[in-house]
Amino acid sequence: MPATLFDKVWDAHEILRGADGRSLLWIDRHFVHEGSFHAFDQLRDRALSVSRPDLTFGIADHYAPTLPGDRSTIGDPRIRSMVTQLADNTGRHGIRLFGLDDPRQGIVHVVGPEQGLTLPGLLIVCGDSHTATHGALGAIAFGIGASEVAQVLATQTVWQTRPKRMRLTVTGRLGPGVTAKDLALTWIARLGADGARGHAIEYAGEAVAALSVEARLTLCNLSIEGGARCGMIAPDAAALAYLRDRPMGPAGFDFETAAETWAALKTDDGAAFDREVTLDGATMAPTVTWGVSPEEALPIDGRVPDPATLDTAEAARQARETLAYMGLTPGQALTDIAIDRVFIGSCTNARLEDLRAAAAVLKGRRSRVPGVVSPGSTAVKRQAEAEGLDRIFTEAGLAWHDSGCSLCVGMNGDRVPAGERCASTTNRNFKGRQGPGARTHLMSPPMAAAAAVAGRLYDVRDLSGCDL
Ligand SMILES: CC(C)[C@H](C(=O)O)[C@@H](O)C(=O)O
Ligand code: SF4
Repeated sequence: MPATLFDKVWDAHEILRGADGRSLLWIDRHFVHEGSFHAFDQLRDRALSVSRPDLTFGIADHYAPTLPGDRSTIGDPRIRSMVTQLADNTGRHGIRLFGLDDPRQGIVHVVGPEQGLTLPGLLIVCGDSHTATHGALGAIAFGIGASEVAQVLATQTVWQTRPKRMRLTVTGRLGPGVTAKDLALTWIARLGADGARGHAIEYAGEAVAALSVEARLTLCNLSIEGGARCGMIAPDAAALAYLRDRPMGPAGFDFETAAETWAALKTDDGAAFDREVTLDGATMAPTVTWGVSPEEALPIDGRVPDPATLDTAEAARQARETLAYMGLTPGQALTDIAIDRVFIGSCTNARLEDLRAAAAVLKGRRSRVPGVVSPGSTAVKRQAEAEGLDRIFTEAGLAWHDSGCSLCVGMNGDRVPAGERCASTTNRNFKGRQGPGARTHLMSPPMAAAAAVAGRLYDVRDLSGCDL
């Protein structure tokens, strides 16, 4: 029977199916970050050991100080204890750690693919909702809760409900200045923040096939913001080229053998999906969020909604509340929204291509607002410096930081001050996400760079001399 990519990978990992229909799954890779301490505490309380330390990888990211020079002396004792707890827990159980001084350190969802730990056909979990990122290489990857992290640590398996299958086909080609981030914000705006709830998405179609692997990682990263359990893309020639010669991936004969099996990892003709959605990539535009959910996104030439024109009283009340939090007026043109700062970073949009795209816009220009650029990994940082991207950012007036989650979530102490407005390449614009009272507008790296130059939300396609 024809099968989907998702079914092939799921079935290969199903150890048994319970009476309630749930599956016990084998886990190939388990990433843990500082937030996994709850699970390690559970293990300690029950005197359990880690079943497969060799398949578990610790990475310091959420609490990693990113101000250069800050790593050796973390001033805040709470933050220091989060970082040392991860080192203690991984050390005690013989788990490899990419700690603050390791050249492989970075944000977990950047590091996995970069190091070659994320491979087609694997089942990957992490106690983190953006684990779907890894699906860009044809893996099933999803976030799990603290007690599930403990279960995986102890048994290398986890019980899961099988999601429904949804194919999101994007026809046509994205235009100049339109990126994977815009594609993601567009589909989430159309379908809603819970539009894909209960589903595993397979992204397909001409526009997806034309994306670079790094752009596919961005697209899959945002799957959860549309409610999906995970997102995946069948590995193709671009994926194989990306996977070759990764530091911790298969090499030589092993790679060639693996590549042969990866070739079968695609949805068979005639395989059934529970849901099919088709969008036209050619009609998509650079897109920004105006509200406090990723679904509250519009093309950059749009206007902030006017609550008075909404269908129901409840929708109007909610919109008024959102506009009040965001400090916006009904019907305001998006390009009239002045910003106070910019953040280029996060597991969504801080890979090398993202930094290159932002730098291409900022080259020879000045940012009107302060801002931070935090590379997705220490390896990305080194490579960006070798290419001179750091100088483009600093000459534009932005700060060049070390790698970590930083202003995406503010756990390491990096914050947007209350009431300030930030153009951000991250994936969540919830109230207070970048700091209490902070206002976040999500967008792509070139759009964030254009906003920095203009001092307001701006269509990067209107900036002269940009090679998009
Ligand atoms: C803190 C962490 C568990 C959280 C997540 O689950 O995604 C964070 O990474 C986020 O992006 O909100
Ligand atoms: S960069 Fe942001 S979204 Fe990604 S793992 Fe860190 S906090 Fe979560």
